Amino acid sequence: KNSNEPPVVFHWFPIIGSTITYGMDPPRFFVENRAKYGDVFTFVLLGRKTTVCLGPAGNDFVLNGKIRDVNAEEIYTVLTTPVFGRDVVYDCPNSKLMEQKKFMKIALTTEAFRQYVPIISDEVTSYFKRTADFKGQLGEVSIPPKMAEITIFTASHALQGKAIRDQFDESLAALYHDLDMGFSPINFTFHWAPLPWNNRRDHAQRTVAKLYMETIKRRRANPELDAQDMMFHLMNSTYKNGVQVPDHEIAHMMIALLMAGQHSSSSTSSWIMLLLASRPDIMEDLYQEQINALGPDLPPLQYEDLAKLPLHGAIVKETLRLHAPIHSIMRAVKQPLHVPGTKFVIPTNHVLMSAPGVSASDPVFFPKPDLWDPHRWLPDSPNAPSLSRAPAGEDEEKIDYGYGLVSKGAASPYLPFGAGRHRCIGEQFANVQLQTIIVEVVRLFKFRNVDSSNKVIGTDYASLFSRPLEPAVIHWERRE
Ligand code: HEM
Ligand SMILES: N#Cc1ccc(COc2ccc(/C=C/c3ccc(C(F)(F)[C@](O)(Cn4cnnn4)c4ccc(F)cc4F)nc3)cc2)cc1
Repeated sequence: KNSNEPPVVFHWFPIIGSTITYGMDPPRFFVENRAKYGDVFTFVLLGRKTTVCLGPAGNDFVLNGKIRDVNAEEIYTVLTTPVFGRDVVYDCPNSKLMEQKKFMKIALTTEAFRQYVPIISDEVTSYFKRTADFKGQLGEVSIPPKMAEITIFTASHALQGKAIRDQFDESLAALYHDLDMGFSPINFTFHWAPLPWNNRRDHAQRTVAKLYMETIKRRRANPELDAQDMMFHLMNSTYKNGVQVPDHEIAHMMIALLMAGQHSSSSTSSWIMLLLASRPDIMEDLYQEQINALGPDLPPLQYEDLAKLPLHGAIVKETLRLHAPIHSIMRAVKQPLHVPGTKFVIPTNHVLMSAPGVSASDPVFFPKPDLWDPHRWLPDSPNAPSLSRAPAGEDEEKIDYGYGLVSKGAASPYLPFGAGRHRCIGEQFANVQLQTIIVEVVRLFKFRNVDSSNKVIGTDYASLFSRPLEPAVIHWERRE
C-alpha cells in the first residue's frame, strides 16, 4: 500500500466493504466521510476500490478529466449496452459518442421545442381527463406512478414521434417495463448473470429495436414532411467518416434517449409534485405567476411563454439541487492520477466517483441548504446561492467536445446535468417538459399533504436513479 493513496473508509468485510452504508444513503455516506477524511477518500463498493472526489474542485477533477486519464464507457457499458443495444453510447469509442450526441442535439432546438410544448400540454391534460385516479372533485393518490405515465407519454410523443407514442398504450408499455428491469445497479456487477429479468431485458431490447427499425423503414418509404422529431433527424445524420447512421444504431439511440428522458424526468416530476404538496403556498404563487404573465383567461401554453414564468423555472432548478436523479458519476482510472493540491495519486485499479449533489447542499454555497426554496433562484432572495466562491473565470470558459459548446465550469457547486465531455444534452428538453407539466398541473389542481404538513417523503437510492420512496400519497383538489 503506497503512502500517497487516499484514506480508506473503515469497513469490516472485504468485497462488501461499505456497499450497504453507501447504497442505502449515498449523500449521507459522502457527508459523514467527508467530515472524517476530507474531500478525497476511497471506499469499497462491491469489491471495487472507489475514490470519491468531492466539492467543486472534485467535480472539476472528475468531470473535466482528460480522456487519457478517465474513462466512462468501461464502467457504464455493462449496464447500458444490454438495455440500449450495441454500437451506441458506451458500446463505441468516445469519439463516436460525441458525434451521436451532436446528432441527438439537432432535434433539441428551440424550433423543435415550439412544436413540443403543445404536444406535452395536450398529453398532460388528456391524461388527467381519462385516468381513473383523478375523477371527481378531490381525492388522494400516490403520485410517482402517475408521473411515470405522464413522462413516458410526453417524452415518447415529443421525442420519438406519434407512431411510437401510440404504441405505449399497449404492447410497448410491457416491453418497456421488461427493458427497464435491466436498468438496475445490480447489473453493474452481476450483468453476466443469467438472471430471469436479464433474459426478459434481452428479449425486450431486441423486440423494441425491431419495432423502431420497422418504423424507420416505413418513414423512409413515405417521409412525414412535418415531423421534426428525433427519429427524423437521426435518419438524416452522417458520421464524419461519411458513413450514414445505420438503422440499428438509430433504433438503439432512440432506446437510449427514451431511457434517459424517462427515468430522469419521471423522478424529477414526482419530486416536484410532492414538494408542491408540501408547500401549497408556492403552488398558489405559480398560479398567480401564470395569471400575471399570461392573463386571467390562461391561454393555451406556448414555448415563448416559459420565459415569462421564472418561478416555474426556479421550481425545476431547486428540485434538481436537492433531488438530482444521478447521485454518483463514475469513471475508470486509465493511468495513475495525481489529485491537484494533494499528495494523493489514484492508481488504475480504482474507480473514480463524483457526487456533485454534495456541493449543491453545502451551506458554504447555499444558505439553509436543506430548505427547498425555489425563490432562492430569483432576485432579492435572502437564501440566494453564493456561487461567487467558485472561480467565476472557469465558468465563462466554454469548450466543444464535438457536440457543441459546453461551459467548462465543472468547478461549480451546482451540476445536476454533469459537466465536461459527458455533459447532458437533455437539459433544455427536460426543462421544457417539466415546466410545461407544472403549468398544466397548476391550472388543474391544488395539492397538499394528506396530513396538511410540510413533510417530504424520503429518497429511494436502491435503483439507478434516486427517486421518492413509494407509496408517496398526496391530496388533490380540482381548481374550480
Ligand atoms: C432532469 C433531467 C436530467 C438530468 C438531471 C440528467 C443528468 C445527466 C447527467 C448528470 C449526465 C452526465 C453523466 C456522466 O457524466 O456520467 C447526463 C448525461 C447525458 N444525458 Fe442526461 N439528464 C437529464 C435528462 C436527459 C434527457 C431528457 C436526455 C435525452 C433527451 C438525456 C440524455 C443524456 C445524454 C445523451 C448524456 C451523455 C452521456 C455521456 O456523454 O456519457 N438526459 N445527464
Ligand atoms: N448493494 C448495493 C447498491 C450499490 C450501489 C447502489 C447505487 O449505486 C449507484 C452508483 C452509480 C449510479 C450511476 C447512475 C447512472 C449512470 C449512468 C446512467 C446512464 F448512462 F444510463 C445515463 O447517463 C442516464 N441519464 C443521463 N441523462 N438522463 N439519464 C445515460 C447516458 C446516455 C444516454 F444516452 C442514456 C442514458 F440513460 N444512468 C445512471 C447509480 C447508482 C445501490 C445499491
